[in-house]
Amino acid sequence: MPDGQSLEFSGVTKRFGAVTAVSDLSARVEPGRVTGFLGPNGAGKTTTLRILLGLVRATSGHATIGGRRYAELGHPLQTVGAVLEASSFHPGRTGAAHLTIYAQAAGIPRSRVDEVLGLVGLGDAGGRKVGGYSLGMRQRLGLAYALLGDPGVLVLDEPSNGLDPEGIRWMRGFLRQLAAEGRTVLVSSHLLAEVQQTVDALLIISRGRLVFEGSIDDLADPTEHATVVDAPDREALAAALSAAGLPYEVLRSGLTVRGADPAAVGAAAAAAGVALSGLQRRGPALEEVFLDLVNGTRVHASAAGVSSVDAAPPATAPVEASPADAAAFGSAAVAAGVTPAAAAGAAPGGQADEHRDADDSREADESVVDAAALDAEATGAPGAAAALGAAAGAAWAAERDREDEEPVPATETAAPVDDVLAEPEPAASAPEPALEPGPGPEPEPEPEPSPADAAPGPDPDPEPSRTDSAPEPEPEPEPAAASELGPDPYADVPTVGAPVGEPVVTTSAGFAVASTGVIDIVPPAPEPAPEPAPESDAANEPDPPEDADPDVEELGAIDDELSTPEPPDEDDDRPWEHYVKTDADVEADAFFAAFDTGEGLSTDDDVSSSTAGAPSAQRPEPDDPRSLSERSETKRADGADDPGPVAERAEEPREAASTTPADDEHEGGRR
Ligand SMILES: Nc1ncnc2c1ncn2[C@@H]1O[C@H](COP(=O)(O)OP(=O)(O)OP(=O)(O)O)[C@@H](O)[C@H]1O
Repeated sequence: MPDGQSLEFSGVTKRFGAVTAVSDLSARVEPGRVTGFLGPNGAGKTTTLRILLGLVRATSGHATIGGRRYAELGHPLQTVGAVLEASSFHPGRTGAAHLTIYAQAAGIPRSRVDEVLGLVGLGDAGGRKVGGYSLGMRQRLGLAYALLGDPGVLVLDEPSNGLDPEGIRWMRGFLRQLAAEGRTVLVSSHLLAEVQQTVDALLIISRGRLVFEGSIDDLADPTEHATVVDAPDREALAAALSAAGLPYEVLRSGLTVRGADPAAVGAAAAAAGVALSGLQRRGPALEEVFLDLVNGTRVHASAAGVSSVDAAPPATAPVEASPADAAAFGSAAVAAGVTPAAAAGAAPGGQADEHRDADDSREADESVVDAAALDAEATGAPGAAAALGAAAGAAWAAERDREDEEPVPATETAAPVDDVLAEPEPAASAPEPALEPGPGPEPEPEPEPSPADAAPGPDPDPEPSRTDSAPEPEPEPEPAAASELGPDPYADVPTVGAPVGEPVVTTSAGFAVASTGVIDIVPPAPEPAPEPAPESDAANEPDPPEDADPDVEELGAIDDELSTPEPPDEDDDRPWEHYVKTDADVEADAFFAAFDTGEGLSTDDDVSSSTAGAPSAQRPEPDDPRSLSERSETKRADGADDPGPVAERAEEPREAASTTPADDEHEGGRR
């Protein structure tokens, strides 16, 4: 069983121009538990995870996995499995083909592909093209990818998005099982209700700052509890509470008495001879606490450096009657001459109706049970629990405001393929014109590069709002050869898919397969596109690495598999050939074509010489120094149709490779 590792964030800050996405974040994530990483949209969750996974360089501070930064991991895919996007797959390829390529790149046996497909419930769908997958199936495929290396650490960004209630329940159980095996499981979400029943620990951030670290039990203020009580004769009950000096509010589910425990409330009812139909302790409304924290109207001690991360065991259903509560209820019920079961049938009094609407929103947190449910609890049945299924429809596509993109060095503008591949299918009725090869439009003159990121100064706006008026656009740097750029500012980004000591797979197109699910395509060299290799052309098949794992299929075998024509669609998904291809699809095709033909494949143990595309990353397109995605951006600027998410979602570059040693600035050269 793989060992879980502690994750540590130490003073992590990340600025994108004027936007501070993450601000001095320090936190720890322990193995053997599921940790929820919560925050509203734009809080900085994804950026934090990207920093952890070496996809984004922190402005200051660092994040480690088992004490090492991602770049220092010897076997990344076997250490950390991560899913940051749900749709990072090529629609024209099968789920199994994707995993096979990733497994190939990481030296993982092919047999593991079927294993993980089975683990995530895609055993029967692995042979289908991803274009025909539902969103939930893509989520599962992402999880399968994360599990490929059997890692001890799982980092999952909003894994429940797109899952139906059954899928959510499955995912919840699956994550808990992984944690029970000793793995570290970090799961981001913007919905507390979505993770409430799954997580043992919580990190909550707002505007890039940590506002809570601890367990769900720590989140709730124990002094904020209330008791919900009801009776067939509500008027009598209300009078009894008033007589006992217990102020109450009338809710749909009964009368709520804040700050009083069920024993006191039950005693007051018993003293007045009022028969009860329900008596329940209600925990604080966690959603309210969560919102208060992220809105800044509540401050928790853990955010001030008092860590309570070790505090509590897994949180269970938020509200359960304690034995004492049940006893109190019992005595009150007996005193009132009714049994819980009999009381359960009592209809709520008319008073409730006038409060029904105003009270609806509270119901989710109340978990009020009636006498029958209380009875069930006494026999061990679980109490009422918030339905995570309610979260199923709550996923929404976060539309990110990327106007403040920081300038991207010209040599690092290759579009992340996972973003490229995530591009939604264009409408068939509006086909995008094929991108003409050769020279593109003239690049617009660009101002001098901003030194802001290279030498971060004082934060001009430590807590910017996403709705702030757009700052002045950052100037684009001049295109420059790598040698002119000086020290690689992203030197701490790993040579993904090329851990030290493992074979490196490269293609002529130049790519890097990240163990984080990211494939970076580097624009191909200006040679003509390779002809499809004749099936019998053994010369085109690369030699397998000498020290290849005998259980790992040879490259040629994989090539054969991948070049075998896809079987006729088992489902109704459109044949790939009928897709209207966007620029992104063309890039993706070029990438995968290298696997089909085998021409682009080579193995190389020498990281420095292969570096997954570093040299070709600097090779210009003929007569156009920009990549396809850059040209797409220009196309949009020119008013062309449908630039696609390449332009919209171009983020900080995910570096294909670095030939320089990992940046040891923070770690003191542990390698
Ligand atoms: N490459 C980038 N360039 C400019 N700003 C960015 C970039 N990436 C993230 N940001 C900004 O950083 C902030 C945090 O974004 P991030 O994606 O980390 O938030 P999040 O918590 O994951 O949000 P969500 O829940 O919506 O996914 C946002 O204001 C976002 O606009």
